[in-house]
Amino acid sequence: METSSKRANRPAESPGFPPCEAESSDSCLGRERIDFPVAVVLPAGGSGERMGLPIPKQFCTFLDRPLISYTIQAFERVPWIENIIVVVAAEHLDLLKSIIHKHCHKKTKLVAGGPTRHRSIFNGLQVFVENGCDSQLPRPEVVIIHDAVRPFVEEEFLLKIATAAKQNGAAGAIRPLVSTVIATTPESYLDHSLDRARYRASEMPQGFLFDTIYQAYQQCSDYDFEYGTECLHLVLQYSGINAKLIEGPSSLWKVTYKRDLFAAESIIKENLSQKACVITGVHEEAIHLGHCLEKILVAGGMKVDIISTSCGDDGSFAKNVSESYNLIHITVSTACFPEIKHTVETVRKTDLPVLGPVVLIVVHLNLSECTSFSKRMDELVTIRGFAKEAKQWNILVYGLLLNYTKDKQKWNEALESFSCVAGTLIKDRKAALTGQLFVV
Ligand SMILES: Nc1ccn([C@@H]2O[C@H](COP(=O)(O)OP(=O)(O)OP(=O)(O)O)[C@@H](O)[C@H]2O)c(=O)n1
Ligand SMILES: O=P(O)(O)OC[C@@H](O)[C@@H](O)[C@@H](O)CO
Repeated sequence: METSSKRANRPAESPGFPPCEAESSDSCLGRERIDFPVAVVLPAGGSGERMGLPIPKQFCTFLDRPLISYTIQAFERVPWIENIIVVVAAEHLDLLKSIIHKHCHKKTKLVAGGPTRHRSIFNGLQVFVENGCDSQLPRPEVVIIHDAVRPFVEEEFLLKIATAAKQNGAAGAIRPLVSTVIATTPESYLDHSLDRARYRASEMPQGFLFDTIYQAYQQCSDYDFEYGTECLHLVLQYSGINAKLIEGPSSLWKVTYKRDLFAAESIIKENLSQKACVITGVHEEAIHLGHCLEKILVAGGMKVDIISTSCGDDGSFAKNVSESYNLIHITVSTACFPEIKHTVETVRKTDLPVLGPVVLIVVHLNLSECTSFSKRMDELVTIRGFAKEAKQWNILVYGLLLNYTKDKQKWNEALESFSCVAGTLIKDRKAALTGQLFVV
């Protein structure tokens, strides 16, 4: 099934990884160096037995998004990858179609998998071979094969694998072994141990000249199909190609056990929390607060953009908003909702909420000593209804009341507490706390 994104311009940023600095339509890493067609096959037809959950691990969700969607997004954001073949069990084809639709994935084609990983991969490759049907995809020169349960893959490493596959016929990712490999006797005694320095763990992605891997699969034995786990072995055995091995980053690991789900979720949250955009409006005190907040957040490791207006010049405002999953909108008037609504509408026009929940912290800087607390609370608690509406667009809105004081020490303490609350809301992205008003 062909799908296309509802929105043409997907932001470069991905929850899997922040954009590489130079990433844009014409200066991407690979544009200058990949001048041959590349496609991807994502085997996702397994049942995830070792995960021990009722649903296959590739459909487990983080922040309301399935694991497989993060992997697809990691590839679709790479401009020199033309087609992404996702191979799932026949009974999950409809589920995957709904995921692709909900998250506006593009460049994808779905194929039914097989009873083993190798059979699933071969089914994926056959999509490119003449079968006379009108939805024939052009045969790539290089095909990347990547387990769908390895969501953290970056363009830079994909470029290395694709280039090495083009030059050598095959290339694969490797990582140092964490544990020593030993051979056991039939009675489960130690037979011998391998010299760990001489061995590596074979990971994904792997890349191949399409004809090389396809011909290997055409020749491989039923035993290989049933019990094999290594595509690099197939091309060595059946095509005589020695794959080039490239050490990859530790983020290439495969989600296999339940602990891997927790690790993947915390990495996704961390990647979403790296950058914030502070919107101050034009009031002097709000601008000053914005710069104080910027200092504290930057000291805590975040990148921070500050923009002074949320209305008026929509061009730069929209650009800054579309580059961050975390917005801190500072207001000094309780009648600030037209501004806040404008911020939410601007976020909605981007693809960010499709890829991950966007956090919007509405900060009310209370400068007046005289307004009664109850009046202020009435005005501010209206955030609850507003947040409920925004949540349906995957925008998590929180309220934060900050009372200004001339007492320097108390003000600094309030600022520290404010940035701690804002940092926690950004890091945890708890949907259950949306619409709440935090008083600092
Ligand atoms: N018949 C199969 C079996 C596995 N895979 C895919 O191959 C990748 C790596 O396999 P693995 O981690 O073993 O996944 P499962 O087979 O689902 O896990 P388990 O062995 O725990 O059942 C996964 O993306 C998995 O969905 C596949 O496409 N078709
Ligand atoms: O063996 P499993 O089916 O768990 O996963 C497949 C892995 O073996 C494979 O991804 C790498 O070893 C590289 O071939």
